[in-house]
Amino acid sequence: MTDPILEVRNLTCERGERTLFQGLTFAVGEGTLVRIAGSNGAGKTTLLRLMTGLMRPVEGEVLWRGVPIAKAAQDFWRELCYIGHRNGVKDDLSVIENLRINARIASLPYDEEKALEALHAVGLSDYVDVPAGQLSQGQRRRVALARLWLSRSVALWVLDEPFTALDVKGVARLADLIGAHVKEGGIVMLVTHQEVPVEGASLMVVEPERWSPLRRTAEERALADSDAREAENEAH
Ligand SMILES: Nc1ncnc2c1ncn2[C@@H]1O[C@H](COP(=O)(O)OP(=O)(O)OP(=O)(O)O)[C@@H](O)[C@H]1O
Repeated sequence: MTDPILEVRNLTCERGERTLFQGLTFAVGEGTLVRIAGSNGAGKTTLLRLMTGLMRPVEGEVLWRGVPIAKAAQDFWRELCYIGHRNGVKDDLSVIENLRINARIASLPYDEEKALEALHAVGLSDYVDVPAGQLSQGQRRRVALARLWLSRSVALWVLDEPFTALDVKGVARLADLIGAHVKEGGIVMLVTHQEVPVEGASLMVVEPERWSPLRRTAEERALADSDAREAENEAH
């Protein structure tokens, strides 16, 4: 692996009464696709939110280019494109206005022609001036994802289930874009329940469940069981 750009150190997260994971640690170099995998409720979205600084861990830290993200603040956010479940799409703005305002918020240069190309890529050419509130869920998702076509210069993409609500063509186009971003040295971290159809990328899989204290207890129990069996065998 190249030198890590993104590091997760000893992360512990609690939600409600539960410790979702503890001691979660991994490091990511440039040009890597990181898939966060696991069952419903395992803490995948929570991990993404910790990675973006939207949530704080109970213990541990996330470092971007060697600096804790809370400290790096603007320097980190400038290099981050986060698309969560809620999409961040404004209903009262048209499709193209959504792209314009997102570029401004992300301090990205805005180019109308590129924005139209992005909308073409996500199959929304016929909806440029339609208020986002009049779109279907899948179309709203596409408005959010169109931001990615305008974020090629942004190093880190954090995406929560980006393929959900896309049709086959949409999935293929997005997978190509993600593949291109990773090949250019970007880092894409995403939650998905499916295999990521991206070829030739350096792939890392992170499963928050592996760091769950409940799972450890189960492993410890299995160990204790095998110790008990050995002791029983010796006794006979
Ligand atoms: N606002 C909240 N307050 C308390 N607990 C929460 C909150 N949001 C989520 N949780 C709990 O945290 C756990 C992890 O939720 P999270 O959304 O990170 O899981 P996930 O792995 O992304 O699940 P899914 O695959 O279903 O989207 C769940 O068990 C959930 O009950």
